[in-house]
Amino acid sequence: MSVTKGLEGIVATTSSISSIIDDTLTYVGYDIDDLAENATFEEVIYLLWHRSLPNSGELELLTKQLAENASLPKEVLDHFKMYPIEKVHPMAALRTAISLLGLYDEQADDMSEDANYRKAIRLQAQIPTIVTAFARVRKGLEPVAPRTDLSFAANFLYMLSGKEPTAIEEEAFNKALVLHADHELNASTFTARVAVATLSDIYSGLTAAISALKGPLHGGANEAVMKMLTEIGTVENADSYINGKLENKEKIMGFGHRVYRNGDPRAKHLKEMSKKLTELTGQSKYYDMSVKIEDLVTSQKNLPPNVDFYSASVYHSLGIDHDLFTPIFAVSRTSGWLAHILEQYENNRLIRPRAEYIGPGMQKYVPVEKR
Ligand SMILES: CC(=O)SCCNC(=O)CCNC(=O)[C@H](O)C(C)(C)COP(=O)(O)OP(=O)(O)OC[C@H]1O[C@@H](n2cnc3c(N)ncnc32)[C@H](O)[C@@H]1OP(=O)(O)O
Ligand SMILES: O=C([O-])CC(=O)C(=O)O
Repeated sequence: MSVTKGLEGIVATTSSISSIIDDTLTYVGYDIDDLAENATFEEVIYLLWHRSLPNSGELELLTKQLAENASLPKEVLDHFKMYPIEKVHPMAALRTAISLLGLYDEQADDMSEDANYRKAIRLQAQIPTIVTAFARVRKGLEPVAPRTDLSFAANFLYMLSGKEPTAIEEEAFNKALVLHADHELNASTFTARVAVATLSDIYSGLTAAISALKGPLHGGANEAVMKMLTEIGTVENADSYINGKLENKEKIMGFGHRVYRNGDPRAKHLKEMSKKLTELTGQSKYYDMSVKIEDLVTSQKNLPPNVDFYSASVYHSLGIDHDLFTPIFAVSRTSGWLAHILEQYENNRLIRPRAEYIGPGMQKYVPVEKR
């Protein structure tokens, strides 16, 4: 047996959802640069789930279905109040809430294609409500009910703050959602596919995916980037902070990637937004610090920033609490997870690799009193 640590380079499935070839990311053949500039997140959800862009009727129907399904069962909202709410990380709360939602869905174990599609709509619609309601309840605020007349992006920001976002805030958030929606067989998507390849239900797949996204080597990196920016504090401090970390062989969050070698194509869009939004909100120091860090890490380690690096200053300048950055990633990636879960069900085979055993050789059982 030969072992490929971290499954690097192993092709584990075929998929028609997204691809990364020669550092170019496409969703169903559409370049991410094209989608980031032009598409709404609702269009991207449809694209990932149906493998074609919607016509206006199809888009209208999906938008309506998402709006109509955004409310949560009262039991899920009440449950938040039972958590040790000041201490709970919102990703842990989200992981639990998605699992809990499954308990209130009578179709949770209905594996028909129609029922699974209806569940996908419900989950995509409800996840922003969960994240924003939790964010408010923990501050002693009432959740804000979703509105049917706002876009997915605007509705999220509205439910979070209680205020309608400005056009530029909505545009930036929509772009961030589009950029995070899918990414081939990343760790959380692979996790979702492994879970549902046992023919377990969608809620189990999504709960597993959220668990995998939470870690700082994956989605959790965006919050870790913000922690680093906060610790550095000023552009002048960046040199010594970064050099100190690199000398200690510590990783710089938001840099490096398993698949991209010459840079993550999503990062430039987030960098541009970070510049615009930090200037607009009088917080340019976060952009300037980020650029300085990028210069240091690329020149010394030849590691370009990934999607998580500039998304941190983008979300910060939208006034979002730092521990909500990874849940926001999950809100967007749910569209990709669900596409992959449905694709896995369509052409399923149990996912079960092997391990090379490196433990002791054959041993003989010895009764406890003789050990
Ligand atoms: C949405 C996303 O998930 S994007 C990724 C988000 N994660 C991060 O930003 C965390 C920081 N980055 C990393 O930890 C890694 O680059 C990963 C996890 C993204 C990719 O990891 P891998 O492909 O397994 O690379 P691995 O961790 O083995 O690193 C290879 C080498 O590059 C170095 N390296 C990789 N990333 C970094 C980094 N961010 N800072 C400093 N050095 C790094 C490693 O120390 C290692 O060096 P060595 O060969 O001298 O030991
Ligand atoms: O693909 C990966 O390994 C991680 C990543 O960038 C993502 O999930 O967006």
